[in-house]
Amino acid sequence: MALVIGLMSGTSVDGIDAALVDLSDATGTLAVTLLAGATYPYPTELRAQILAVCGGASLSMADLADLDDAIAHQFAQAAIAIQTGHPTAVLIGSHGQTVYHRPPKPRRGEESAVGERAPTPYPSPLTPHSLGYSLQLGRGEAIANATGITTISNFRAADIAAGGHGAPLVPAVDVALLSHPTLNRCVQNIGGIGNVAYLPARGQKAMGRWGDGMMEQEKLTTQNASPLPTPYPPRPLSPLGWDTGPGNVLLDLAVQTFSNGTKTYDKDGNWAASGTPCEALVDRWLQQPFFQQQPPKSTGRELFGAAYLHQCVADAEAHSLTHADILATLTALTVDSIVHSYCHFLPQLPDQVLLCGGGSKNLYLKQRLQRQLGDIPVLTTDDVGLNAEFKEAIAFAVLAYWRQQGIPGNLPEATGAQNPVLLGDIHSVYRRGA
Ligand SMILES: Nc1ncnc2c1ncn2[C@@H]1O[C@H](COP(=O)(O)OP(=O)(O)OP(=O)(O)O)[C@@H](O)[C@H]1O
Ligand SMILES: CC(=O)N[C@H]1[C@@H]2OC[C@@H](O2)[C@@H](O)[C@@H]1O[C@H](C)C(=O)O
Repeated sequence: MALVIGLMSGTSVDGIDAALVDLSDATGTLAVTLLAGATYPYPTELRAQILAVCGGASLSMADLADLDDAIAHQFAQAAIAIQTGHPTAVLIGSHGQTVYHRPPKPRRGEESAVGERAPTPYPSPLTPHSLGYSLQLGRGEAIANATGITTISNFRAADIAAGGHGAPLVPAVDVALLSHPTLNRCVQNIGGIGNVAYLPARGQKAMGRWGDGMMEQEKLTTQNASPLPTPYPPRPLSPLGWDTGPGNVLLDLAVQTFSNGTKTYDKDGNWAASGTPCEALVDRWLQQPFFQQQPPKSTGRELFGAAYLHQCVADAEAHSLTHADILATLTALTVDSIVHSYCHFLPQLPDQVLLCGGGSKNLYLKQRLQRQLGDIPVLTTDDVGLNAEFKEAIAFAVLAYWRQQGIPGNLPEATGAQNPVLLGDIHSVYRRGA
């Protein structure tokens, strides 16, 4: 058993999620008990700075260094606070704060869209300029020093160096914690950005990785009497994952704009629920390249940010939509982009969808998702015993534990990396005489 802290701040930049967990794998099966979970909001000024940088504001090297350490300080404080009333943790896994994310460039001839075969994740030699880049601030050395606890950080870099997107990483942990013996599950995170982990039932034989030619046409029939179209193209029966597109990021930006800064998000989706979505606009937006692109794929505020929202609002105004209608339409984009990707990129539709992340509390969004998925039950990970609010923080505790044990943490089917790699840089703490 090991007490480990996971720290995460996501694309919503709403604060640092901290989870103190008890990890054990004595029986060869990973078991996680959440002892404490809390969100520590960023100071207003720091959050504004982070959002400005995410939005493309330029920064001097000196300011970058200050921002890095201001974030590290907040993460260290979160790690100290979450241990209150508990024994000291032995390890911290700190994701840090993403301020920039650039997916790898598809190599020539490897671009693919809906209906085409996805590129193999084992491509020919990589050229440096084709690699992705992802920057998380809040340096691990400073967190280790401030807490006195060995800290693992910079989780995305090794996967990116191996040709991957460096994201999404959590699906690997979902496989370990949420796979079901007989049910095919989708775990759908709806944070700032949405991402999915597809977990085939453990009883089904894994068929290998993307593009190895093993397709099972007969598996295409959905097990549910669902009105959804049959997914195409067929895929091997292995776990998968990808970013589905915007989660709450466009909604949050729109709410801030429409409320003149008095609101940061639409609680329970009530404002959106008072409007009507423009289905024609959603269908048009879904034709955009990101939604059509085959996995592996990742995205961030670089694509789905203020400029993107600006275009959406301009499109909506051309349809004379009210603010409430625009929020309803953006909610529909989030939901329909999720369903669209299941229909096109999964080997078969899931038997269950488990939601997590802040968007799982948006009742209006959840209702539409349930309607679009027909008789596929939409639950939350809470319903199966894994805290939906702190799941990402828990995942970084697990990834840190795996790194320390020398276990690769990435799922190449989800990130597109050439091979499994050890994720994260270890910052040990030297104790005199220890
Ligand atoms: N009660 C609620 N009703 C509606 N939306 C909510 C509610 N609670 C949280 N949210 C939404 O969830 C967002 C935060 O979600 P979360 O903390 O999962 O994002 P994140 O971890 O920053 O993002 P990512 O997973 O992309 O890294 C808020 O910005 C808000 O839009
Ligand atoms: C670069 C980056 O921080 N990506 C986040 C973001 O937020 C959701 C989605 O985009 C996901 O790919 C990823 O986070 C989660 C924790 C992941 O890696 O699984």
